[in-house]
Amino acid sequence: MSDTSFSPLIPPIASIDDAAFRHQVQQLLDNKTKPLGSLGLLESLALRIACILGSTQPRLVDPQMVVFAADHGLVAQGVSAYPADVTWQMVGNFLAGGAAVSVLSRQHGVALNVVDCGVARDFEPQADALPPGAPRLWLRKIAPGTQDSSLGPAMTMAQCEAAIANGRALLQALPGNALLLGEMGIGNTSSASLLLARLCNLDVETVTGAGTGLSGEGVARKAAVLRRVLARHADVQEPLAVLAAMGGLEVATMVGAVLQAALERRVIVVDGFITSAAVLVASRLQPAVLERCVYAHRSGEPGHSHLLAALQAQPLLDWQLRLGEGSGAALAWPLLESACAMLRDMASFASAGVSTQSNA
Ligand SMILES: Cc1cc2ncn([C@H]3O[C@H](COP(=O)(O)O)[C@@H](O)[C@H]3O)c2cc1C
Ligand SMILES: O=C(O)c1cccnc1
Repeated sequence: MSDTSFSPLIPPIASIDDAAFRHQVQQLLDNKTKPLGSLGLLESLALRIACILGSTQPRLVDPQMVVFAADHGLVAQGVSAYPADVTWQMVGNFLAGGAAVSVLSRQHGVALNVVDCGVARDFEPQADALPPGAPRLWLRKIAPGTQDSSLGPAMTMAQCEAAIANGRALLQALPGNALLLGEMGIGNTSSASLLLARLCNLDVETVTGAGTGLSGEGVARKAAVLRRVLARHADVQEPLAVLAAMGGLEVATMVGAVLQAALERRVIVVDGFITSAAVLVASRLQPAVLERCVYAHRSGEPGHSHLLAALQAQPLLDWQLRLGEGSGAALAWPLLESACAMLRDMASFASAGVSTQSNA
């Protein structure tokens, strides 16, 4: 293989931090016709998006919601309130337009993509030509679900790498400059808790929650299972190996998508607990991915607050959402559009002839 055709699985991602550019955008914001800083976090959001897109006139185009779906062998240990078949059934619901993420994406003109990364049951391929705005199904199944991580690794390293490569290739095939992350996989709050506990060295009990709605007793049983999984993989510390041992096929595919989106300087809109866990893994592989992320909300799943703290993330909403799918990312989307419109279209004191005098 020649040097030019060599493409590493994990692409090097350079920092886009540029103090001079940041200063230039901050000056534009400060000169808008409003008291200094009075649009609060909308200004921080505009600054972040401007820096990601490298534009003082940022415009979000062709936003893509991608819902990564897969099943989890660990579900056999009773870690979810719902049966695994719900993963497959919900993918049908996403495509039929009836799920929360379907409704909210449609409302905001965000294209909906659903990826079978490893669902236990199969889907019929879609027709090549779809009606405008119809959700697209991508068949990228690595295996019909992971193995039970309480008994051995969830996936082989080869499967994990293939999933990452799928995520990267998928992003290369999608248009636009914004990626909204979503996921569906019964059992995947367990994977997210395991990744967080191991990569951030946190006690598993503090990062384990009810997921789809376990009782207090159910959560205690889930934490005991997760403790056994962590003990089973006690010597696994390196991020890719942790992902393969305790992650999910949808999480691994998402890691690839996040890396590729970051490489292309797309705005990455992170949803809840599981999507944040994928960003955590990606950031351990390439820390500069974090510069490209916007965090939609703080999930009601207790581990998410620990995860957001580890990522030094300030979420836009705190609405006790605990659904996943990408529902929080879709809900927060208009805030990103408002931030861009404000920076692009608001008049400056000079252009509007408004006095900058302040008696403070
Ligand atoms: C009907 C239904 C729709 C969902 N949409 C997202 N999730 C969410 O719940 C799952 C994770 O929770 P746990 O780890 O407890 O299984 C994921 O599929 C997640 O996206 C759903 C769950 C259900 C039951
Ligand atoms: O925060 C999330 O993403 C979440 C929480 C519970 C269940 N599914 C997803």
